[in-house]
Amino acid sequence: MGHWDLALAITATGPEKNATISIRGRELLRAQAWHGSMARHASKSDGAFVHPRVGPTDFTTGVWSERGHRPVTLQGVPPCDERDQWYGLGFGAMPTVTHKPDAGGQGERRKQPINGSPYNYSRQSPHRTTTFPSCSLGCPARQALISLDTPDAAGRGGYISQDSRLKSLRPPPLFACKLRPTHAEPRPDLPTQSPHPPLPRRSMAYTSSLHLPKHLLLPNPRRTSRRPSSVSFVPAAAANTSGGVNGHAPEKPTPKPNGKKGVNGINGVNGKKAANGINGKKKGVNGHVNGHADRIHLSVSTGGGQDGSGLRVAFQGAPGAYSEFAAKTALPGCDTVPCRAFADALAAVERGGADRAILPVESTMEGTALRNYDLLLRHDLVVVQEINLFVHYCLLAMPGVRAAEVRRVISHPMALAHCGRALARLGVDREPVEDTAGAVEMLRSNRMLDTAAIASPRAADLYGLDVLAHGLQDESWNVTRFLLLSRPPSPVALPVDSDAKTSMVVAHRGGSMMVLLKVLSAFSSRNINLTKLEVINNEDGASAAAAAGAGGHPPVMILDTKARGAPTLRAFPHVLYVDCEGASHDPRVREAIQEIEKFAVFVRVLGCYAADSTVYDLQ
Ligand SMILES: O=C(O)C(=O)Cc1ccccc1
Repeated sequence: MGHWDLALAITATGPEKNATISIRGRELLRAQAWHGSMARHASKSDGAFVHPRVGPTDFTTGVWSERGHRPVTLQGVPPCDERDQWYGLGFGAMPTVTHKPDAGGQGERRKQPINGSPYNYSRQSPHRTTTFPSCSLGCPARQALISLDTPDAAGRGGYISQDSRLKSLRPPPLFACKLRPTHAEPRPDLPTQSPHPPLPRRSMAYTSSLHLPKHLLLPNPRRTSRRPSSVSFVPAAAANTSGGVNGHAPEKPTPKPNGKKGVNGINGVNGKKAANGINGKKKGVNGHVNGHADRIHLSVSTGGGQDGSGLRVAFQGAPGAYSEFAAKTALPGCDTVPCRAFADALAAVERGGADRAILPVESTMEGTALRNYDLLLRHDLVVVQEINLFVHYCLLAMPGVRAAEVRRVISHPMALAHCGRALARLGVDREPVEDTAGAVEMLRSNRMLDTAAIASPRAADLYGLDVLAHGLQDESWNVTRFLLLSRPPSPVALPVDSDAKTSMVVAHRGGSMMVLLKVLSAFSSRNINLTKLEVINNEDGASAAAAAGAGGHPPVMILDTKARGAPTLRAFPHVLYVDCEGASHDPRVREAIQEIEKFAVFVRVLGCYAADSTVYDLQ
């Protein structure tokens, strides 16, 4: 077996059988996966060290060699009790370095704290090793961790790993390290030609914001039984009723009910907080949720009130779209402005037609929404808030239409993708339209009787459609992360010591794993966690057109907002999307960025905002 340059281990804590992981880029050529019981492992090395080379006697080992960026799928991992089963995955530029027979042996391992954490152990190694702790794999049921292993002259390298179970006092980042399908190219399961008459073009005549009837704004809290224990999960109604939410109003920390933490050391959620909650329970919003003891007090200086009143938030879609709910969750008092396309929403903010835009950028089921991320990079806007929304899909049809009569289903491409298996079972055609609520509105205004739409239960109420099926998504845990964007300078002021995140994009020359290693090292050496890392290696600009035809990707276009003269759009084939913990003006983060700037071609900080791992539920 050879030597891995970069290893990633994922602790699987959920009951799902398969994990699909893909990586875009040519530098990461091979993946190896293994899985085994953490309990069994623990008896060998106290549970804090995971090493694939311990050998097949200890672990069920499978190797998947993939070239290109096809997904690596771990099949048939048996269902497991919470926190018992783990997967490991290594990516590496193989096989330049050969592995000495005993290089990874147990005998060479030595407990050695890394980065001051008692939970990191490293095999003694003459070369510099770097730990990049605790990332998650787009799904809160799976916490991931990355270890770096820089080869020494003799070609030996040791894995460092960290058991993310032990990092229990903070919530695991929800969306990180997106080694998931990205679908920059058209998905094969979405038809290119429809046997149905073309869908009517929808006119965007909506002028007003979300004015839902009261009963729609006060949904029942979700059942809690299937929720992963490591994230807080808050019905949006709580957000809507709490007055100051999401850090937009000062809130006094409230002691936990019995002084105990929940599973994973995370504070109890779902109603164990301060007053004003629903169902007679206490409010679970932003008090001490997920171990975020003090909410950050954001000061909004663009004329908006504490709850966003007076602010116009542009979103893509018709009233009732998920994005609109996300906007209302972020800023309950805002006025929402429907736009035909995400690009229109962003342009509206740039031109002053709106104060904020809301953009879905990733989901637990699909990973990064690259098109939207690309949009973000093309505009001179800053990220000011993140919002995680649980997305529950329903199949909606005109009143009286039965499921058996449905021949075609229309919705936002992301919704169609998230419900792929259910739609295949139904044997219906799928057609993407601009947004979920727009699909519903289209059904109603055109009285389509052979077509159903995938949208939220609220959209059904709003437009008076029947719900044929609930929970259509292929995975029960389906969370979308939205970013709230503003014109620079950021209207949000964060204290240095606040629970913040900084998002950035790093462009580099490519051709080697070293840049990735150096970027990780810049953060790791300062004890800064990353909550997202996406590696994009696209074709160079000159061959972009040809490459696109051959399944390649055009370079990433990034607006250089600091270019001399005027902001300039620049093309970069090799890009990293990075979110780190900490405020951009935190000296550690600032130094890490300065270090990266020394070897990167280009770095742009996209924004600094309050870290919020709360998952809001709109059902
Ligand atoms: O179409 C919508 O309603 C949107 O807001 C976009 C979207 C679609 C699916 C999940 C999350 C956001």
